[in-house]
Amino acid sequence: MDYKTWRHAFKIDPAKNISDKQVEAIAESGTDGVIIGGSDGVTLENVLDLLARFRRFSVPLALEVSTVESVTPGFDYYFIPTVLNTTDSKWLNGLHHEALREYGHMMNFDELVTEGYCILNLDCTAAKVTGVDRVPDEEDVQAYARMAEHLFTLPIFYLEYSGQYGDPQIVRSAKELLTNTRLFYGGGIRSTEQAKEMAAIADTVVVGNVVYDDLQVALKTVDAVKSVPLPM
Ligand SMILES: CC(C)=CCC/C(C)=C/CC/C(C)=C/CC/C(C)=C/CC/C(C)=C/CC/C(C)=C/CC/C(C)=C/COP(=O)(O)OP(=O)(O)O
Ligand SMILES: O=P(O)(O)OC[C@@H](O)CO
Ligand SMILES: [Mg+2]
Repeated sequence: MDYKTWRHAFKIDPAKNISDKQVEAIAESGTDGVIIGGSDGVTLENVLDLLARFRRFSVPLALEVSTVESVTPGFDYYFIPTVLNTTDSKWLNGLHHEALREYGHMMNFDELVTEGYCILNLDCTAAKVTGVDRVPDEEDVQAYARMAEHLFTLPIFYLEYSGQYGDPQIVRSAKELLTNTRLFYGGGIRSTEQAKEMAAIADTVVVGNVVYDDLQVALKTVDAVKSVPLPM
């Protein structure tokens, strides 16, 4: 299934342990896609391990690239984050430039999908890694949404609250400005009510950490998200 139609996705962290039973439950949950990615501790070895274990199932798989060294063939998509609200150009275009210099000649650009990240939780690993030290306000978020859609024509604008449930009003004000760019929401979903609330606003709802803390709740978010009509 094309990532542009995904309503629900699980994000699975290569740096965390997961059993075969849990992998099966996630892959067979009815989710639209599984994103393999994390902001630290990602290695080729732990990515290959998850790729092999999820590839036994038909669920679409995306590798969200956080280090070039951990990229391997075999995924349906390669999601490439660029952090729009960092002040350190390394995370905006620096690592990307290095990767393209080295491997650009052998990349299949049809498989790459760039995600414009806007990080809103300063306590999450992604914020610490990329030096995001100021929470963007609503007007900042709107500016980044316009940047994603109109300046950079990015396929995905990702509001990243990782570990913290977001502010629906902020998510809504970004969504209202997007037409061609898809809005991914991720962060702190720990109930079907929260999953439904964000599904009514964002195109795609990403569920991560609760998989490790309470798999049964995580699995219930799939139907919760899909029961909500696609936002206009
Ligand atoms: C074989 C084949 C297909 C070849 C393709 C060739 C190739 C090398 C392609 C790569 C192309 C390319 C341009 C790569 C750029 C590489 C790169 C390193 C970009 C930087 C990515 C980036 C900005 C990372 C920063 C952190 C970040 C935003 C990560 C996203 C994931 C995320 C936020 C996870 C959630 O974090 P988590 O760890 O779960 O957080 P908690 O622990 O707090 O929960
Ligand atoms: O882990 P949680 O808080 O669910 O966030 C999901 C995802 O956006 C992380 O990148
Ligand atoms: Mg996580």
